[in-house]
Order: sequence, then C-alpha cells, then structure tokens
Amino acid sequence: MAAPNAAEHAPKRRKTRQDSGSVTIGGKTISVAGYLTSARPKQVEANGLKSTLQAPSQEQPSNVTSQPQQSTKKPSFESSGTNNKSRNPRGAKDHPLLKARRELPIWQHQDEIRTVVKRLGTDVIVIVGETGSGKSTQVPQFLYQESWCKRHKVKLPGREEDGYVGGMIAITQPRRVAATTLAHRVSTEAGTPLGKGRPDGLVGYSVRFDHQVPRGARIKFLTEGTLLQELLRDPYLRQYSAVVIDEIHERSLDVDLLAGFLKQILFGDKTQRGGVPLKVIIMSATAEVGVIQEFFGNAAIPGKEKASNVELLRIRGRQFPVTILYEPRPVADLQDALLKKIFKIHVEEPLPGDILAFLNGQEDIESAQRLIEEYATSLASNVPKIIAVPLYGQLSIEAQRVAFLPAKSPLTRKVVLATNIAETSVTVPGVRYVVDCGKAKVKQYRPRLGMESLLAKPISKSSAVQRAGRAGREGPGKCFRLYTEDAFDSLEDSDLPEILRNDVLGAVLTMKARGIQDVLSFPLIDAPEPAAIEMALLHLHFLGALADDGTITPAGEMMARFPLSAPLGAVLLAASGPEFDCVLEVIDAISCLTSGDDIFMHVQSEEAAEEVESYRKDIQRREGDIITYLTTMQMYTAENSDRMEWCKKRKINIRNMKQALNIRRQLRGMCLKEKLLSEMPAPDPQPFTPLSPEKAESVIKCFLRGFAMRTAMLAPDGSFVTVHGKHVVAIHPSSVMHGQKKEAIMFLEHVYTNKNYAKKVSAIQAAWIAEALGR
Ligand SMILES: Nc1ncnc2c1ncn2[C@@H]1O[C@H](COP(=O)(O)OP(=O)(O)OP(=O)(O)O)[C@@H](O)[C@H]1O
Repeated sequence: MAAPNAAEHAPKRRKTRQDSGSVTIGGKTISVAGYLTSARPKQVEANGLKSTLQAPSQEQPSNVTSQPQQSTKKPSFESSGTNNKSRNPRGAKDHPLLKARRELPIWQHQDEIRTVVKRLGTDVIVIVGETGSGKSTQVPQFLYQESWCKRHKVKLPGREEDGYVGGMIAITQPRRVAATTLAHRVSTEAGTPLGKGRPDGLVGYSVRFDHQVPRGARIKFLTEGTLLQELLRDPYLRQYSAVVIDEIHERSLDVDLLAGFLKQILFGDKTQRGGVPLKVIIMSATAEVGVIQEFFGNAAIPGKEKASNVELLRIRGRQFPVTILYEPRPVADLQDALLKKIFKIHVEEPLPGDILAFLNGQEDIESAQRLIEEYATSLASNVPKIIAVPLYGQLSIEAQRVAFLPAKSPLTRKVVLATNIAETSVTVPGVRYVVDCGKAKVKQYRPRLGMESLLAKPISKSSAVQRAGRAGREGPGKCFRLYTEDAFDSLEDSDLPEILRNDVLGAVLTMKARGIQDVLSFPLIDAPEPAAIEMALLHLHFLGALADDGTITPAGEMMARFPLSAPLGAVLLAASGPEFDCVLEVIDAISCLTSGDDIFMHVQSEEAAEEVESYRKDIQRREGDIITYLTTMQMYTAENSDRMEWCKKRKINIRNMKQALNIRRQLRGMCLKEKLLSEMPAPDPQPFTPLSPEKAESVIKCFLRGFAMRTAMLAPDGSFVTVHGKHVVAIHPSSVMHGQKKEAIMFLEHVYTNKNYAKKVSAIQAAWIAEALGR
C-alpha cells in the first residue's frame, strides 16, 4: 500500500494528509503525487509469508546496469601453470557458506593468487577486483595454509635464542565496523565462528579498545591504526607472514603511514625477520593502481637502489548486477528527496530488500530517522513495516552492530541510515537498494589557522562506485543516485588523501616513536605541506613529546603507546605527576569523551528537554563539560540498583556508557603497566562523593596541558576569541556552558559547520592559560 493511503491511518497530531499527493511529516511537506498512478498491487513472498505491495515502477530514468561478468576470464597476469582446482580451506569443509563462496568471482582465481604471492622475489601484489568480488573475505582464506605462511623458527640479530617469524596474516580495514564485521563473517566461513566461550579459532580482530583474537588465529582483521600501534612494539611485524592492505583507495592518513613503514621493511634489513619475507598485498576496487605501483616499485630510500617487485592482478566480474538510476534533474532539497526515495522504494519494491542510504552526517541521520519513524506509525497494519537504523562512526561498536542484524520480521523493511563509514568493505546483510545523496562531510584542517572545518562536499566517483557496490551483494540490486548523470560525470575521480587535508600531529608522533628522525624524508605516497609537518613538530614539542633537538622524549614514547590522541596522552601524563595527582579522575573523563557518540542523547522537544534537565541536575557541573562527564562516570559506577533506569531518566546512552566503562578498565590497566598508577583502585560500586572544587581545578589544569592551544578569552562584546589565531568561536548548544559568559574557556573540539563552534567546553581562568603555555 502506498504512503498517501497509509497516511489516512496516521494519528492526526503527527502526520497530516494535505491532498491526494502530499503528506506532512515532522513539519515537512513531502509530495508523493504520482507514486500510485502506475503502481499495481502485487503479491510478493517473503520467507513464505505473503504481503501486498505496489509493483515496481516502470520509470527508469537514465539507467546504467553494471552487468555481472561471468568470471571465466583469467586474471591479467600469466599464471605459471597452476591448475584451477578449487581448494577447500581447512575447517570450512562442507560448511553451508561454502556454496556462496564458490560463486564469488574471485574463487576461481585462488590458485593464480596463491602462485603469484608465493613467487620468490615478489614483494608486493596489487589485487584490483570489483566491489563484492570477494577480495576481503576470500584472499586471506586462500593464503593462510600456504607453506610460506607458516611460523618459522629463525636466528634473529642480537638474540642468543631462536625466535619466531610469521604464521599470521594481517588484513587492515579503514574502519572498525568493517574489521569487526568481516572478522565475524570470515570466522563463520572458516568454520570457527568468533564468540564468547570459544577460545580457539582461525580468525580474529583487533580494533581500538576491542580485541578478539582466539588461540591459534591465523587471520587477523585490524584497523590501520591498530596495526600502526603494533608496529611500535614489533617494528618488523615478526608475527606476520603477510600484510593485506584492503581498500587502499580511501587513503586515510594511517594507511599512508602504514605504506611507508611497509616499504621500509621491504627495503630494510632482511635479517631482522630472520630472512623470512613479508608479503604485502594491496587491494581495492577503485584504487589508482599506477600510484601504488610507482610508490612500491621505486626504492626512493637513501642507499637502496633496488626497486621492489610489484605484480598486478585484476579480478574481473561481480556476482550480481547493480542498476544505477540517476535523477533526471538536480534536486532542490536533498533530505526531502532522500525521504521520498526511501518511501517510494518501500511502496514499490518487493520484499525482502533492505535499504542502505548514505547521508551527510549524524544530524541528517537523526532527523531522517525521526521522519521515517513518524512515517512508519502511519502505515496501515496490512502494509509491511519499515524501521530505520543509524550507522555512523561515533556510535559505539555495539550500537553499530544493530545495523547488521536482520529486521525482526520478514515483513519489515530495514532502512540503514549511514555516513560513508558503510561505503567500503562493508556488507550489510539484506540490502538490495542503495540511496546515495552524493555528499559527505569532510574534515579539513587548516594548519595556518590551527582550525578544522567539517563541511558537506560532493563525493568522488570512486566513492559513488563503492556506495553502489553495497547493493548487489546477495542478489541483484539498485542504486538510486540523488543527482544527475552529468553531476556524476563532473565528480573528481578520487578524494584528496587525508594526509593532505588533515592534522598530521598523530602521524608525526608515530614516525618519531618509530625512530624516524627526519620525518620530511619518510617515504609517503603523497607528502603533506612542510608547514603542516612543522606545525605538528611544534605542537608535539609543546606537549612534551619532543625534546629541543627534535628527538622523542620518554613521555612522547608513552603518548604514542596509548590508544589516544597525543593531547589526551599529554593530559594523562600530567595527571600522574605529584602536582595534580588525579589519574583516576582524568581516566573517568577521558573514557566518557572517547566512548564514541556523545553519552548525552539529544532531546528534541522543549518539554522533554526541560524534564531531562531536571534529572541531569545532579551530574551537570558549573566547571563545564569535562567535570560533567567525570561526575557522570562516578555517579554511574556508584549506582548499584538499576543503572539502566539511571541512564534512561537522564537520557544517557547506556551502550556508550558501557563502552566508556570498558575503556576506563583498559586505560586503568595501561596506566598500571606504564606506572602512571601504583595500584588498581577498589572495584565498583564505590560510594559517590562529589569532586571537590580543588580537584576539579586540578583535572581542568591537566587538560590544559594538552589543550592550551584550544582556549578563548571573553571579548568586551561578549563573544569568545581564540588565544591561538584570534578567531571568534561560539559555545556549541550541546555544551553545559552554552549561553554562559566566563573570563576564558578551554574547548576540546573546534569545528566549523555553519558557524565556528567550540565543543566540550570548560570554564578556566586567563592566568591558567599563561601558566600552561609558559611551562
Ligand atoms: N557480513 C556478511 N554477511 C553476509 N554476507 C557477506 C558478509 N560479508 C561478505 N559477505 C558476502 O561475501 C561477498 C564478498 O564480500 P567481500 O567483502 O569479500 O567482497 P570485496 O570484493 O572485498 O568487496 P568490497 O570491495 O566491496 O569490499 C559479499 O558480496 C556478500 O555476498
């Protein structure tokens, strides 16, 4: 049944039908005229249940279908006489998913892949294959049983006893959600699914603050950042036989650093790995292959003349076709067009078939979710239901997983509202339709201003192709692009690498911690502006991570070891000193600050906001957001009756609170190991005692050690002007400090959207800034 008819059943307060062709949802009038004219009711079967839906639309504006190509072609390199028998990885024999794996285009290229990777002298293999061809899930499974992938007992320089090298394959992903979902999928395919109470298994994962690596694991999915952390402890990556860099086209800052370190290992002292080669496999559907070949093929490391051997392997074909549909003309209001498209798909396309929609960011997702929920309440009982699920980076891992669960009933259509975190590598089970708004919020750092902007910009062609690739993974799919074909043609081929547009503070610290003295000559696919590196060096010097001669200090080494940004690392270190002595309090605040999405949920209506404010009175502190987060953690952990209810009343996200607790536990453990804490504190629940004003001052002063550059003074006209750069900033409405006038403020986040906003704000005194800067 179609939306306009369904609107008749809607509660009048929420949604009103204006005329036969439009509905008003959440104050927005959406025209759905014409949806019904060509539609005929059609019986569809969903898991044996029958429902009435509209027939698919005949309208096919400017369609392009990327047909599945039968993957009978050989890959573009010459294989050296391997047969094409399909090997069945150990542990996966007779597994129900084996049939699905065999149908993936990459399956019949497995012997060629094995041959090329095995070939002596081949250092780097670039595999380019269409989205959904099976790269991420299959390549590690094809390789882990190879003889070169075994653990080798070897002599290592400077060691009396034999050491071990190899045995595992690392496969990196740009994002946590891809690493964890792939690990779950591949562990299931391999016959050793991950899960509690399963200590042994072939596949694991490791992402920031979350690790599941079973005993005997041979394949490990990691984020690029986690592998960089491992490099600090294991500079020659001795535990690995191969490193697979997946989705290199995203060109995150971490992947560029990783490429540089891998190149150094490939060209470096082979005795450090006991002569055992490290295989490097680079994969993507849309990578600029020439750039990667040139980077790895060309030594460009002083004193090393030899080029490494780079082989290219193209896997042709995808499993299912994806029909691309463009808008006939530019849309005036993207959010409006997006909702219309989702409602249209819901009434016209058969079930099963979930929708994955790409939006600009969290705010757009939240408002779309609300409007879809309103629409859902208006649907008649005999119409399939529709549910909206958010998926964005700031959500906790647990909250992100909800998007991957099937809808509870086969007669419910799930709409996943995602940012570009679902763009690459990710399979959202059940998705047949992708709606692409053609934009993404891009963070851009301006080194001279020391400021970040976060603005919605058109995506690249590479992103558009990746987004379309999320449909057609379990059957034929459709991708609705909310822009014209001409607009697509005018998009850039690829995005600007992050290293050229982001703050390189963390990257420079990682290089220094790995002993790279001259960071300007570190091998990078694209080198950032020298000004950006100089700013980072100065900032690290201020944080105490670098000595006057530019070498890393013991404090800097410790900051690099913590899975925190360098400024937060500096805060922790300051807290451990006798001057402040507040490590536990700082850990409590940092845990809440880094647990993903804001633990405080937004409240829409004024009435609800007033009610929540009254409940939040006991946690809100006049010192600002940091002490409010800290108090929240302390009250939450002191609560021993019903934590769920406690959070619910205050509109605190319980999942993020649990994640904060997990981070708190890990940070406490790390601080104990690094001797920033002398003993583990008593277990929860401990009675709550409000933080004294003196302690609160100490905590804020510790944060100033990391964030003195992010401070602003009250100007005579009532605005705040930053100390560094002299920009006017406004306190973001999400802050407890919003609307207040204080002598000075410190903010942990600074973002330009429609206005220059300071977020996570604390009240400070001007003298404290001078004290922190003048140390
Ligand atoms: N979590 C999952 N749940 C269900 N099916 C999955 C899952 N992960 C992968 N698959 C199936 O395996 C197929 C291959 O996925 P894989 O990630 O290996 O492809 P890929 O070539 O790496 O694609 P991309 O370049 O888009 O990441 C998917 O099209 C899908 O059918």
